[in-house]
Amino acid sequence: MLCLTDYFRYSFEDCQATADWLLAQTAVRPLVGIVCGSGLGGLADALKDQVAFNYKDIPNFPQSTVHGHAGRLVFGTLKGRACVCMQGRFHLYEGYAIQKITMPMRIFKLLGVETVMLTNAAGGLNQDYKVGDIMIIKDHLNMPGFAGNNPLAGPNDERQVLHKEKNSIKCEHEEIPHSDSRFGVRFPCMSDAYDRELQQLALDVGSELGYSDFLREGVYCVLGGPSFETIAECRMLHKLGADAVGMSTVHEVIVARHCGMRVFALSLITNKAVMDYDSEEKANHEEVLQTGKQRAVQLERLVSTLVTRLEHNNNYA
Ligand SMILES: O=P(O)(O)O[C@@H]1C[C@H](O)[C@@H](CO)O1
Ligand code: HPA
Repeated sequence: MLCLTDYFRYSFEDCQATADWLLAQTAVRPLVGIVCGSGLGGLADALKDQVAFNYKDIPNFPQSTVHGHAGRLVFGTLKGRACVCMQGRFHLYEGYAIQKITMPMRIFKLLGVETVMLTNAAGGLNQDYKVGDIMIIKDHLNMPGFAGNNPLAGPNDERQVLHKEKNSIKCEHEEIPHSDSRFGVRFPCMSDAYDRELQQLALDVGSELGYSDFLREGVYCVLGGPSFETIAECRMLHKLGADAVGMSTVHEVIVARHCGMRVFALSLITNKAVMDYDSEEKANHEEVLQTGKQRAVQLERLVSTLVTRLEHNNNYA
């Protein structure tokens, strides 16, 4: 019997067709996949030798509908390292099914990406945070997930993929190929969702670049949006342990981890979440985009330096 999520999901073959189409159009073979958050699309412009596709021209791809999300998939190199960059992402509040907004992560995987770097704009709940701070995400609270809206809900494609060269188990007389389900296991672990080595590397790189004063580590909480939070909601999320609140990223992280990619994620604190009934402040998208512009250079430098370090470290290559 078909369930509702079947109608929104992309099969392995759908994803493979999209990845094959892209691979046929470009010689770039990216090991790093980057997702640009609201107003942070400038990161994609930093790529050299670009081959770019509008989402509307890519078979099966959803379309960006939000101001500040250009809707282009850009292949190129960042300091010599082959990357693919989503200049614009998809959100639940655009009306897309959760399986649809996360489909690009599976395309990344099929393109050969091993490390995913995600950025987003977020409201600061932690009272020590300032607008313009960059938070390295160390963990998340998945609010839509608590209500059952998880991108992995629905049938898991259990057909086996045999990896003949990679991860094969060596026996005395023969080599047994390691097998995996198509994208990943039914019940993936999320306690190690955000790669700890990459978090440390980002702290080190941030310190070298002189960014320590505005570099933070914290917990990101995703909500469905598009309405911003009430004061009571912000207070509750803060009490629950969230340092920043936003409307994206977590679903992508879950799908990226499900298919075995390493994940690193950053939030730019674009506004302070309103926690006080006496406050005159009101969250708004224009402020989010404006803060993105103001911190664009540092964010770009942090990500591109990190990407370079991946290349130089055999653990990550
Ligand atoms: O794509 P991200 O998470 O960066 O976008 C945030 C959340 C909303 O889409 C928007 C609100 O201003 O920015
Ligand atoms: O305050 C916020 N709340 C939710 N999402 C956001 N994205 C940027 N700022 C915010």
